[in-house]
Amino acid sequence: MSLFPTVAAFDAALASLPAADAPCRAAAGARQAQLTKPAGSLGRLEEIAIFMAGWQRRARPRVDRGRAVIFAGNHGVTRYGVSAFPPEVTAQMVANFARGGAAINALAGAAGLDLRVVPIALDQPTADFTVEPAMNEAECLIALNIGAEAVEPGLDLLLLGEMGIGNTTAAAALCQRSFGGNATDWVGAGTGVGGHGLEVKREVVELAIACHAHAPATPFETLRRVGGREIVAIAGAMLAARLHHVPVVLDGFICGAALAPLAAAMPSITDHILAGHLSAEAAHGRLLERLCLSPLLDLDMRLGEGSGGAVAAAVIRSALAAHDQMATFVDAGVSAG
Ligand SMILES: Cc1cc2ncn([C@H]3O[C@H](COP(=O)(O)O)[C@@H](O)[C@H]3O)c2cc1C
Ligand SMILES: O=C(O)c1cccnc1
Repeated sequence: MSLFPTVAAFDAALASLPAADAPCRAAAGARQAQLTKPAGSLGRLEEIAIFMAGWQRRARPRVDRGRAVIFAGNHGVTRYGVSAFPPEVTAQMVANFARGGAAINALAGAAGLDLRVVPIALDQPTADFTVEPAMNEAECLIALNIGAEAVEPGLDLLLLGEMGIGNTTAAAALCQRSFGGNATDWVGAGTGVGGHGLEVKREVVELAIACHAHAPATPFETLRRVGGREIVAIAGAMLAARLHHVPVVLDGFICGAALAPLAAAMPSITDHILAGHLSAEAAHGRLLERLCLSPLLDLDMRLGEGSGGAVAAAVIRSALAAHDQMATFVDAGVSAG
């Protein structure tokens, strides 16, 4: 039985989001106050430990079962030349992931995350969303459920990532439909388009917004009309993770854009989510502000695949190591301030 058999089931899940466990958060906060350091001196590492405690419902959270899931999909709008690379690269990179040769293989390994790659109908690019919805309702529901199925209850941490040539264009359209503004606010270089290519990309996004302007502004319709299969799967995985109390770390602009339609309708959807990093993609900072998320890292990365989130997962591990392994003032016989 799929988690989201109907659009109504998806809407209902978004409307009744579980909260973090308050006693576990309080216990983790109390422990942080007793560890041998000046209060607050581990900065965001302390917040991360408390965040993880609340979602894992454990005063001493851990990352024994950490998973990275990379969804891949193809995009009809690549016909306009919106990417610096051809659409074949999506499937070629999926093969590279399988051989272990991509950045995410190395970085997920370094962060101790189990890596799963989920290609979705790569031989069926989404429709050209400047003239019609990218997906029909059934296709969009299938992608949502593929995302949801990648999330097992009991995971300690879920990293979400994507591969899909052309998907920064879909991401920009999702942001604009969710948060307003114009294409200049949301369109960036992606894989490295500039000059005339960038103008074309902006025009494609403006055409998409105009084409769907009269459609209902619901999360499902926005995902279906201007999203892509891998992006919709990320949205489904984020919502499933929330239902299973699995904390999520996000990668860059595209992952954040998958969250945008959900957050525009239900801002508290971001409560179980950490933004792994600030991508060098121009609009990512603006998007994170709208999502009320503050990135853990800023390393000038703009790759995707989950790469920035994987580096952040290593930071999350550090936060939990300090939380779990440090002595308290009493145990160590250190005078408290
Ligand atoms: C070799 C290669 C590996 C990648 N890994 C992630 N992306 C990134 O680039 C794409 C988005 O940029 P655009 O919208 O400009 O196509 C996505 O696949 C994203 O994950 C890659 C792109 C390339 C070329
Ligand atoms: O921020 C990202 O995730 C990103 C930026 C450019 C290209 N691909 C991905």
